[in-house]
Amino acid sequence: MKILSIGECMAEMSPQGDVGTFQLGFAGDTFNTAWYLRQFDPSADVSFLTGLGTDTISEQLRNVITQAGISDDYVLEIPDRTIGLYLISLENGERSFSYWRGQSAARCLASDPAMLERAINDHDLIYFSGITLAILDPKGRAALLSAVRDGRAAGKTIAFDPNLRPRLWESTDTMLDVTMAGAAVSDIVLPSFEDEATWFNDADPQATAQRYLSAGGRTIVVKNGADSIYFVSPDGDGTVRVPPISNIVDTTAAGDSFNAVILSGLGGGVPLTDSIAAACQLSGAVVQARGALVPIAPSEGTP
Ligand SMILES: O=C(O)C(=O)C[C@H](O)[C@H](O)CO
Repeated sequence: MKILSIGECMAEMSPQGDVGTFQLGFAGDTFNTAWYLRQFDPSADVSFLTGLGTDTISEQLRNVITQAGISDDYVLEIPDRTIGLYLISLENGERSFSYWRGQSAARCLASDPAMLERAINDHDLIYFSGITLAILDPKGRAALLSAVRDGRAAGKTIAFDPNLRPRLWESTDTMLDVTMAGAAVSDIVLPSFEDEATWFNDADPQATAQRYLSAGGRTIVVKNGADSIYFVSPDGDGTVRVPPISNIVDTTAAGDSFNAVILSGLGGGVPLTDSIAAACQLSGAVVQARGALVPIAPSEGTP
């Protein structure tokens, strides 16, 4: 199964032990998932579609992409732009983000519809997120949604994480509308209940799943922090308990790493409950280290 992940990767400043000390890395939700896909399954065939500049930091990021074994065949070069930057702030292990990404090259990732179409045609599973949609202008959003819709009609499997980030959107209403439009072109939706409850007023994870099913999704897995995960698929619904973690230092990329294991399982025909259990194991390891991309020993990531 060839997987295409579409979105933005930024320079990441991740706080280290001493106040004022940061580690420079690279991260962004859909890239994190691509990276964890390769960590979890080193034979995974993964491409990342984004926009990069041609400056030194863009070149460094391109090297990170290719050194992770992720194809950069669908990276668009935007010579007069560079990559975005974000900084992680931590409070008791829970993260929040500050961004400098208003003019990032990734904002142009949907500016070549023919390239989008080629990329989608060349893969079996297409993954994108609410952040991917948020960084695009209305024309880019329409181009991406239309390319993904066509891909689905042609038999591609589409996976979407709403990843609600209100600060990236021009208004809450636009965020809610475009998020539902993203779900409407997707087979698999991977939301996080806390965000969904805040912005869509869902009473419980079942309500979140029902809303995305009604939009057109077929399999919905509702992440819920340390609480049980609710899923619904064509084979039925259920909950999976999340093993307790005592040493949470940074929750950045917990959901992204979780998604990677779910996507990986789709190719191998792994039962969804087994994939969810393995996804919890990987995200449980990720939150015990700082930064988005945490190298994981194979035994921590395999079911
Ligand atoms: O918030 C974003 O846009 C990011 O991609 C930063 C983080 O890596 C990501 O949110 C973690 O899920």
